[in-house]
This record gives sequence, C-alpha cells and structure tokens, in this order.
Amino acid sequence: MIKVEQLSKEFVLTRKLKKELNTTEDKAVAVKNVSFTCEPGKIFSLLGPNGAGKTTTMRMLSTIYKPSSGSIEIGGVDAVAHPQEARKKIGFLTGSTGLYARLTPNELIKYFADLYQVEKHDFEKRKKYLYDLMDMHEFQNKRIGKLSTGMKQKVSIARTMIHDPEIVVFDEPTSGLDVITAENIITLIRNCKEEGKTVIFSSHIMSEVDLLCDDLAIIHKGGLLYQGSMADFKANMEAPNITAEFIRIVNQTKTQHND
Ligand SMILES: Nc1ncnc2c1ncn2[C@@H]1O[C@H](COP(=O)(O)OP(=O)(O)OP(=O)(O)O)[C@@H](O)[C@H]1O
Repeated sequence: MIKVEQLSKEFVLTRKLKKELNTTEDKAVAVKNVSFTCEPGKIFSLLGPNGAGKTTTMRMLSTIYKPSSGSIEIGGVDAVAHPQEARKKIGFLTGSTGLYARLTPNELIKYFADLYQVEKHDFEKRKKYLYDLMDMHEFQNKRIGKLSTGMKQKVSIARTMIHDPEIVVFDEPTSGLDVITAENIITLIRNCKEEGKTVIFSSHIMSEVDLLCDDLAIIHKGGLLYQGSMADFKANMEAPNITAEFIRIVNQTKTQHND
C-alpha cells in the first residue's frame, strides 16, 4: 500500500534556472498538497500533461526527493523518516535510472541482486522470468553503452524488478519501447497486480491507462484534479471518450485559472 497525504515539493531556483525559466520567483512549486492511496493488488495511474508534477511525485515516493511537506507511507513504513527501509520494498523505474555503460546486463542485474541480497535460487528464477518476458537473452552479455534505447529500458526494468519488490513505481514505463516490448511491459504490470503487488505508474497515454488501471489520479500544475476508480471515471464522463475527458478536466482548470 502507498499512502500519500498533503504532499508538496518546492524547488529552490538557482540564478541560472531563473534565467532559463525566465522567472524572478525564488522557488518553483512542482507538487502541491497532493493526497492519494494505492491499494495492493490494484494498478494506480498518475496522469497529467507535461510538467504536471508526475516525475517529482514518483521521485518522492521512491525517496529520491525529500518532500517539502506532507507524508508518504510505503508498505507501512514512513518513507520520509525511514527512506532506506522504504526503499527495500520498492522497485522504481525512471527514465534516468542509472545504468553503468561499461557493464553488461548480466553484470548489472547480478550487482543489484547482490545489493538487495537476493538468494541464488530466487535470482536465477527471477532473471529467467524477466529475460524471457522482455526477450533479453540475445544481448545479455553486450556492454550496456552499446545497446539501443529500448534495450536499455529493458535492462532498467529488469534491474528494478530483480528483487521482486512488493511495491512497484514506474515512471512512464513504455516510453521509447516498440509495441511488442510495450505489450510485454503491460503483461509484467498485470502480473504484478495478480501477485498482489501495489503498482503505480505515470503516463500521458490514455489508451494505456485504460488497458491497465483500476484507480487513477490526474494532476496538473502540481495540483490534484481528479482521483477515483477508472470505472467511476468512465461512468461520469462528460466528454465522448476518455482522452477527451482527460483534456476536458485539464482545460477546465486552465479556464478557472484564467478567470
Ligand atoms: N530539479 C528541479 N528544479 C526546478 N524545477 C523543477 C525541477 N524538477 C522539476 N521541476 C519543475 O517542476 C514541474 C513538474 O515537473 P515534473 O518533471 O515533475 O513533471 P512531469 O509531470 O513529470 O512532466 P513530463 O510529462 O514532461 O515528464 C515543472 O514545472 C518542472 O519545470
């Protein structure tokens, strides 16, 4: 279970950033007062347009960023007070997941398995499952630096999942992948759900969200616009389809802000 309450994150802007962003503000508010709960055995999707605050939220859940205020509970652990304990329960995938270019996928996966103290038998089983699922056998001994973007993404996913975490945090998991691999990732996410894991993933692809998620939250400009089940979202739609409804909700706030 992931429980987030009144979560906020402000970034202090350096002189260089102020110039880049063309602002005189000293701080940028990336996430403000966001609360939601992700249940075990369910897939939760965090949706929002570019710059909404999705990655910042995911990074706070994964203990990479410390929140400016608010609380995060990860599998019963206070992730703000005890980040290391919370981290053991999480598999976190992000676009910038560190990969060591000089290592091979096999070496990297083994390194992380050792870091998480995965037993040899579990490691072999888990590795086979992930390599089969993502068709990774062919390039398992090539240097990561020489792999394609999609192959690197597969290695990132395998590294994230090798310790069989109870909570899975995926920031745009299918980004940069071909349709076949994207399908396999969707299968992996579904399997996580069936195994009773808590899954949260961010996306701006509504069709993917529709395929997968049980519950969803929409954020825009750091604030929560919608939270509920996918079934309720669909039942109460005012627009003709889910993509149009997503756009309608986001635009509605734009209009309110302009008033
Ligand atoms: N390190 C940082 N310093 C200053 N501002 C930041 C930093 N990281 C993010 N931001 C700002 O916070 C806001 C939210 O960014 P974030 O990356 O969380 O959005 P996102 O929803 O993941 O967007 P995208 O879909 O484009 O990846 C943006 O306005 C961004 O410019």
